[in-house]
Amino acid sequence: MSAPVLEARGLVKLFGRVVGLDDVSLTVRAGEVLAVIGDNGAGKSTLIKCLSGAMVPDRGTILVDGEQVHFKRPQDARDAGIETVYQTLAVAPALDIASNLFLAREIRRKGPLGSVLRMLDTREMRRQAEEHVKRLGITTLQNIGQAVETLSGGQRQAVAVARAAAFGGKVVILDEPTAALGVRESGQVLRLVKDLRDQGLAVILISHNMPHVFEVADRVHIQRLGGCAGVVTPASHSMEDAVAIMTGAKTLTASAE
Ligand SMILES: Nc1ncnc2c1ncn2[C@@H]1O[C@H](COP(=O)(O)OP(=O)(O)OP(=O)(O)O)[C@@H](O)[C@H]1O
Repeated sequence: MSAPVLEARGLVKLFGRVVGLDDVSLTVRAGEVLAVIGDNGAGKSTLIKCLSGAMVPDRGTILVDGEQVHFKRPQDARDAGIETVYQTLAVAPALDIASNLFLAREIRRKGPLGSVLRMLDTREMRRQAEEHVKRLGITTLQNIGQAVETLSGGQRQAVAVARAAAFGGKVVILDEPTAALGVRESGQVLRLVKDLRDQGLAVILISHNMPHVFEVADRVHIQRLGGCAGVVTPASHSMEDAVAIMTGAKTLTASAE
């Protein structure tokens, strides 16, 4: 088995007297989908905020490729190759797909007469965006020049995911990517999650949707009351087992860590 690309050891996060995370450890490898499930308030958001640099844990360590890191802000995690797609997709509606993929990373060329004002190289960005979308196998984005506000929910999700996977990312964290989508669009997003995995990315998928989790996850990390109640695989446990562990109706003896 390959070494984890991202690892958390003993993360603790307290909010006054409320325990957000209680000694939580997690590993995810390249070419693997790790789902994180748990009831409301179980600590899923707190966990991904710590992994994505949006929150600093009170205790515990985070390692990327075996090296300890200290994320103080989201950019630190991005610089380490960890991209997070939140439910509130950070897309610019008025811009087209290509511009969204290159948001804050625009390609510029020299202006006329060697002017210091460097112009956006729209043609090059569109070319690269098209190539990238094709490489990821996203068939739902046909016209790279289409404004994002005219896209469906599933297509927008695909743009946000493509952006996360675009710039040398090693780990993509997806927060409830199918929550607002219909059956067909959810299917397309789940297909994309599998494609990212098959291309060697490590994917962390936070979801309340058990059928979606069991369709794509290689392992399932179960959060309960701030702690980790265990890690199962779809091969070793049924959806009903996972829910029973999540709610405390059942306890797990051997973890698929
Ligand atoms: N900023 C905060 N201030 C105080 N308490 C917080 C804060 N953020 C989270 N908590 C608490 O920490 C615990 C874990 O919350 P968290 O949002 O991580 O859970 P979750 O599993 O993501 O829940 P949900 O599925 O409802 O989004 C909860 O008890 C929550 O009330």
